Amino acid sequence: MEILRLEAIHRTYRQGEAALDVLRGAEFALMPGEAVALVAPSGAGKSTLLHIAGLLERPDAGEVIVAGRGTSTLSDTERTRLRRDEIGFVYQFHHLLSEFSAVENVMLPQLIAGLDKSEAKKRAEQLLTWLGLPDRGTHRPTELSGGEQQRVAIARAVANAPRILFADEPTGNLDIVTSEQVFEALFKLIKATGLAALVATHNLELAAQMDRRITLRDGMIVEV
Ligand SMILES: Nc1ncnc2c1ncn2[C@@H]1O[C@H](COP(=O)(O)OP(=O)(O)OP(=O)(O)O)[C@@H](O)[C@H]1O
Repeated sequence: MEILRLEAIHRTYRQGEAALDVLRGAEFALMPGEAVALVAPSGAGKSTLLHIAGLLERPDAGEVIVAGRGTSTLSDTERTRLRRDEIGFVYQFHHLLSEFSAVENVMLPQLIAGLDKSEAKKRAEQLLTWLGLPDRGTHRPTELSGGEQQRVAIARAVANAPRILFADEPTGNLDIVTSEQVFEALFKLIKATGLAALVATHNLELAAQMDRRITLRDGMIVEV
């Protein structure tokens, strides 16, 4: 069964008299273990879609179903809890906390979720090893390369074992070789854990390596 389903999602931005219909009945389903690329021109609504699918924003109409659960009737608190349990986010910029080491950055969401400190540390070290950073755990973000920072950000995003990962231009800030390394690490993680990922990217070569590619056309999602 799919881990994420979008049904007839509508989203309109209004500014004074003007109305911009960014999403007009978008439909989509994501299966566990699937890596899907979202490739669309700037302004097509990729970030809007990820924020709605990731329960950060509500659509004007339509339903986001996460792990079989409809979310439109949930309270903000319930949506936050579901997001915390099931969803991870990676952005173009890593947003790691500079005063903490890589391991500590990956431990933090686990500690917030109530995990025991030694358990959180064990998991953080395991994730960093999976992502190819076995010897960078004690480094602070400024002591890591751009690609290493993004891999730590991915480890942090999946620290609480979410079943869905959303990434918005995760390699937008990196050179080609580094982008490939980050993607390789991400793929490995997806295949090892059964995580489902929806990744917005302008990088067509990386998109070509993913299981499926979708785009936004006139506010609808279409397979390419
Ligand atoms: N809060 C907002 N208020 C008004 N308009 C908005 C708002 N957020 C986004 N938009 C507009 O909606 C459209 C879609 O924006 P969105 O950020 O989703 O596009 P995108 O595909 O992610 O673009 P990019 O690739 O440049 O990041 C754009 O035209 C944008 O200007």
